Order: sequence, then C-alpha cells, then structure tokens
Amino acid sequence: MALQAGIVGLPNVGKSTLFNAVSNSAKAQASNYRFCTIEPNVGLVNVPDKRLNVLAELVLPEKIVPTQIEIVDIAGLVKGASKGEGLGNKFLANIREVDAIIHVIRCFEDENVLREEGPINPISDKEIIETELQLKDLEGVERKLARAEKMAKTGDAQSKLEFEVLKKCKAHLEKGKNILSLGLSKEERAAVADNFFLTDKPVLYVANVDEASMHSGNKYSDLLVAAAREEGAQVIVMTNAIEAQIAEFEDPEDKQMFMDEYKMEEPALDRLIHSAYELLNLSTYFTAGVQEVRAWTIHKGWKAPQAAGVIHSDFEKGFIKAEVISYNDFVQYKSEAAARENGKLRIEGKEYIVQDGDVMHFRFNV
Ligand SMILES: Nc1ncnc2c1ncn2[C@@H]1O[C@H](COP(=O)(O)OP(=O)(O)OP(=O)(O)O)[C@@H](O)[C@H]1O
Ligand SMILES: [Mg+2]
Repeated sequence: MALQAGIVGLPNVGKSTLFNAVSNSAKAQASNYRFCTIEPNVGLVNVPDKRLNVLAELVLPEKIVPTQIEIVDIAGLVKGASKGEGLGNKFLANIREVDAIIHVIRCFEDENVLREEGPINPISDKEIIETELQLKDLEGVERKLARAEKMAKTGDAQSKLEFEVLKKCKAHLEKGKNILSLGLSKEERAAVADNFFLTDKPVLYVANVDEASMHSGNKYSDLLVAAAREEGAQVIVMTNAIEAQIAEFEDPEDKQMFMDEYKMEEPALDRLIHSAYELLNLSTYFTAGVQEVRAWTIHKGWKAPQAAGVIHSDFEKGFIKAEVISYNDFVQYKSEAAARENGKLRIEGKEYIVQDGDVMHFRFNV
C-alpha cells in the first residue's frame, strides 16, 4: 500500500533531525546548513501500539510484528520555490508524491542554527510554505482553464463540471486558501483529480521547540497552535533534537534513563506517528497466533475481504468468512477460546466493515 507522509518545511528547521528520530532505516544527514537535504530520504516507521504488547502478553507468540508507514524527508522549501527558487520545482514534485504532510516549523531560538528568514516567526514561516504550495496549484489550474473552458462549451457534462470546479479552485487559491478547505464533493474532486493538488493533502504541524519548552511549549508554539486550531489541524509540540537522541539508544534501560531525566513518559514521536496514521486515514486490525502477534494496516472503512488481502492476495480472492473478536473482548477473556465460549467470537461475511482493533482470523479457499 505504501502510504507516505512527507516531512516539509523551510530549510534548516529540523526536518532531517525528525526523520532520523522516526525512521529505523537509513539515517539522513542532519546538519546546520541550508539545503543539507536534496534527495528525499525514505524510511519505514514502526507504528507504536500498546494494544499489540497487551495481546502478546496473552498469546505469548514467538514474534511481535508492528505495522509500518513510510516517512519521506524532503528538502527545504524557500520563498519563490513555486517559481523554481532553490530547486523548488524538484522539491515540490517530491511533495506531490506523498499522501499527507508533516510540516515542521522552527519554534526554538538558537543563534547557532542558521536562519535567513529573520527573527523566529512560526506564523510567517507557515505562510511562506503554504503560499508556495498554493502558487504551484494555481499555476496548474491556470494552465488547464483555457482548454477546460473550450471543452465545456461542447456541452459535455463532465467537461462542464471540470471547468466549474477549476474556477472554484482558482478563486479559493487566490484568497490564499488550501484546496483541502474548499470541501469538494467526491464528484468534484474526481473531475480535477489529474491536477494532483499539493494543497489538497491533509497537514499536521510539528512545533520544533527548545529543550526547556519540551513539555510546556513556548510563545512560538502557542502561536502555531492557535493558528492551526482555526484550520482544524493538529500540532505536536516536541524537541526534534532530543527525540533524535532518544532514538539513538539501543539499550532500552539507557533509553528509559535518558527519558526519565527529561521527565518524559513516552517519546513525543509516538504521538506524532499516531497522528500521522490518523491523518492518513488508517486503521489497524490484529492477528494473534502463537507464531506471531501482528498489526496490519488498512484504510478506515475497508470490508473484510479487502482487509484480508493485506496479508495475502489469496485471502481476498478466496475469502469465505472472518472470525472476529473485538480487542476489548479479547483482553477481557484473555484468549480466543475463552472469548468464543462467551459468545464474543463473531462470524462475519464479505460486507463486514473491519473495526479498529479487531482481532481477525480469516477462512478462505484457494
Ligand atoms: N529543537 C532543536 N533545538 C536546537 N537545535 C535543533 C533542534 N532541532 C534541530 N536542531 C538543529 O538544527 C540544525 C538543522 O537540522 P536539520 O538538518 O534536521 O534541518 P533540515 O530542516 O533537515 O534542513 P535542510 O532543509 O537543510 O535539509 C541541526 O544542526 C540540528 O541539530
Ligand atoms: Mg534536511
């Protein structure tokens, strides 16, 4: 399925530092100079899920396998990126490929970390990036409009719709707004799908604060939280540099000691990954056998056969039925057998919509 969240922001704000903290694959170079990153770094991220550990304690499997999402560390964008400034076109193309955006915003003062955009200002930083994405979308809309107008005159309903929606998008973008907030219907969205809008992607913000503000936030992150609230977006307040250090520890005890020192109950990263997972509209079901207890990723709203297909395409093709125990029931009765005895194992068919946390067992023939 390879769903990706892309890390986006101005140069030198802590994007690669964040990537290194989340990614358990190759490390990205994070340094104190602008455009340190050019080629995007792609990493797989384990999605932390406490439920997986609870199930494992009950089932005692040989293996515990979390589910994963992909995170892409993209180069810094600058003002003028939509006109090609600072390799802008290349970087914007990288953003086009992701399904959701994690927008990192600098909320720390540190004169040693280079910055060319003047005093720290999360609101204008956010606007610089947004404006470039909007301008790029606008450019695409304008390129299409003349032809769409001609096509609309032929009277074909689909062409008319495309023209109308493009006009709507143009007006909205010109007001400095993202396509996402236009609230297009499914049909309208389909009519302009070939634009692959940059501002139609869900966004979540990371306020990268100084160490001392890790728990409380600071005046900069407060501004960002207020601005994000207006657009219904989430902000994760965290210190990327500390998160990257936590990720470095191989020994869990050392890691815990380090976190205790900073009075952290869990890495802020876990919250970030959860939010990214939500942003991508994903949901988890489990399989719980003695060989492995495993989390699987599906889209919210998927039916049982499609969900089974994530494990193996044969499961989907030959789907017969699913045996389902809700997570809470499994935990209450402590085993599949006990849940079954207490009438908590349901037999579900092809139309069943898989719920987050379902413990599933598929019956199929090949
Ligand atoms: N919360 C923080 N406090 C202090 N310094 C930080 C913090 N987060 C990151 N840094 C430092 O900021 C510098 C830039 O970090 P990083 O390379 O991750 O930025 P970037 O956004 O990926 O930059 P580029 O756009 O050039 O690729 C590094 O020196 C990093 O250690
Ligand atoms: Mg970088």
